[in-house]
Amino acid sequence: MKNIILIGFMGVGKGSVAREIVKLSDLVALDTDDIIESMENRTIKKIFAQEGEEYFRALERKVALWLQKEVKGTLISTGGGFFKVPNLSKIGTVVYLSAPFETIYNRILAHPNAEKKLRKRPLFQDIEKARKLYDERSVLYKKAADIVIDVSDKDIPEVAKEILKKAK
Ligand SMILES: Nc1ncnc2c1ncn2[C@@H]1O[C@H](COP(=O)(O)OP(=O)(O)OP(=O)(O)O)[C@@H](O)[C@H]1O
Ligand SMILES: O=C(O)C1=C[C@@H](O)[C@@H](O)[C@H](O)C1
Repeated sequence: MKNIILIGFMGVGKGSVAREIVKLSDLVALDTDDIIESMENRTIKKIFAQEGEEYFRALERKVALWLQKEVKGTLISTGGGFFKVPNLSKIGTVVYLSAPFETIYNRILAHPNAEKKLRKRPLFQDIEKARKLYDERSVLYKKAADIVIDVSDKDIPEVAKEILKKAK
């Protein structure tokens, strides 16, 4: 079976939806940010601060090649910039979770640990820069996707069920 790979902006719900899909199905999930943190034994925040963004992007490309070669039948959630790896479409069916910037930002703020959640995302430190990145990427996410799911008016179980229906 093909992998299902979730792409989308930081905080759109890739991790939450992946955990729900695991509950509802026999799929096992991997997350590219988690793989990189465990490979490096340090947080993404530290990797960005100590090595810079390009070093992190090279790790994403390395993980992408490994996923293509070694991983089958798995639900893969990704970091917000992972969709730029050259072999994305060869990893599996690409599902883009889409929502307006304000919806994403408000959902993060609504989380009890909002400040911590924002702090660990180096590219979400300045809201205007994050908004610009969102605007630049929205069209690119769409182009990279096999399936687009608008998550703005759906709860997490609804999104998970829709993905299982459309991508499995
Ligand atoms: N469909 C939804 N409805 C309401 N809240 C949601 C929905 N999806 C996610 N959330 C909430 O939005 C916040 C961000 O979700 P999550 O951490 O899963 O995003 P993410 O895409 O994995 O982010 P990142 O890739 O930056 O780690 C969480 O507080 C989560 O509970
Ligand atoms: O949108 C991005 O480019 C990023 C999102 C996070 O998930 C991490 O992968 C990292 O902070 C970069």
